[in-house]
Amino acid sequence: MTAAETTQDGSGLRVHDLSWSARGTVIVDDVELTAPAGRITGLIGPNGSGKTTLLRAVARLARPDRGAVHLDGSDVARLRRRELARRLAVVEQHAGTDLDMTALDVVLLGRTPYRTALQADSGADRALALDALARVDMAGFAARKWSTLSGGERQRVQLARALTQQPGLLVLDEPTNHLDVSHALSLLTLVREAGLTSIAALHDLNLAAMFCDHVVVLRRGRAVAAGSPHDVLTPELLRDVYEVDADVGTHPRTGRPLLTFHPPAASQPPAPAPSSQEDS
Ligand SMILES: Nc1ncnc2c1ncn2[C@@H]1O[C@H](COP(=O)(O)OP(=O)(O)OP(=O)(O)O)[C@@H](O)[C@H]1O
Repeated sequence: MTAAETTQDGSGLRVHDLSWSARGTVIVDDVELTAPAGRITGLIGPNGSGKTTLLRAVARLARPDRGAVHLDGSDVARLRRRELARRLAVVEQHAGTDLDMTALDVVLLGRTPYRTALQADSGADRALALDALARVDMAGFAARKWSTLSGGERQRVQLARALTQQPGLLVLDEPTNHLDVSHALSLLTLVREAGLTSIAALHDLNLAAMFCDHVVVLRRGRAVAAGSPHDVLTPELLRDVYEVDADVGTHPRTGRPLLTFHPPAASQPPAPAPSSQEDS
């Protein structure tokens, strides 16, 4: 099933002709994309291609010059703040670091759209937050000060906060950039299992191949390709967009594309010397 087919009923995320510019320079240029409901869409592209800016415009953190964003049929620009916060959660690349809050307090921020300013967190809110902390493998960190957490721990707490928000759409900007391989795999598995409509900017193309159902490629602010990982992650596209040579095989267990990159010929590292029993 293609992305267009899954969103014909208006479900999922649809971005129409979205543009954003800064001081006369166009950063996001007439982007049209769909993110199918309940699936992970990967947003890929070289540094500076506009991924963060596009995600910020989708989440209404940046006001586009023109264009529209529809989530499950609703125009995001017309939603009230509280309604938006119930329907859309964002995990940004650089979350604030000077908060004098515990990890649990940060996760409980996800419940803010569901209570009034004077209402305290309920037992149910705390249970949801503690469960989310456990799901991101941070159960033992509930009482830890946010400022003492490592980059990867913060990233996982931010995902727990986003899940506690119980949104329809999860917007993730480089969610794995601080994570070791094990936590990167488990975080994206968790996002997949959450079954939410998700859009994630990813630099690791093998993670995109492994976890995304739909991939959109940005280059200089324009969406230049979109489709399944098999359709999009071809040696030709990688050469064209990233200027790298790569072999694309098939992962023996997942059947997903498996990318192997080649350094430029001039900078090929020497092959490691074979180890010899006689040396020891
Ligand atoms: N407020 C701004 N004023 C001027 N230029 C900006 C502004 N915000 C972003 N840019 C520029 O827009 C381009 C796209 O930035 P953006 O952060 O969206 O790219 P990205 O694809 O997320 O990059 P990366 O992969 O390096 O994180 C960059 O060249 C950046 O310098």
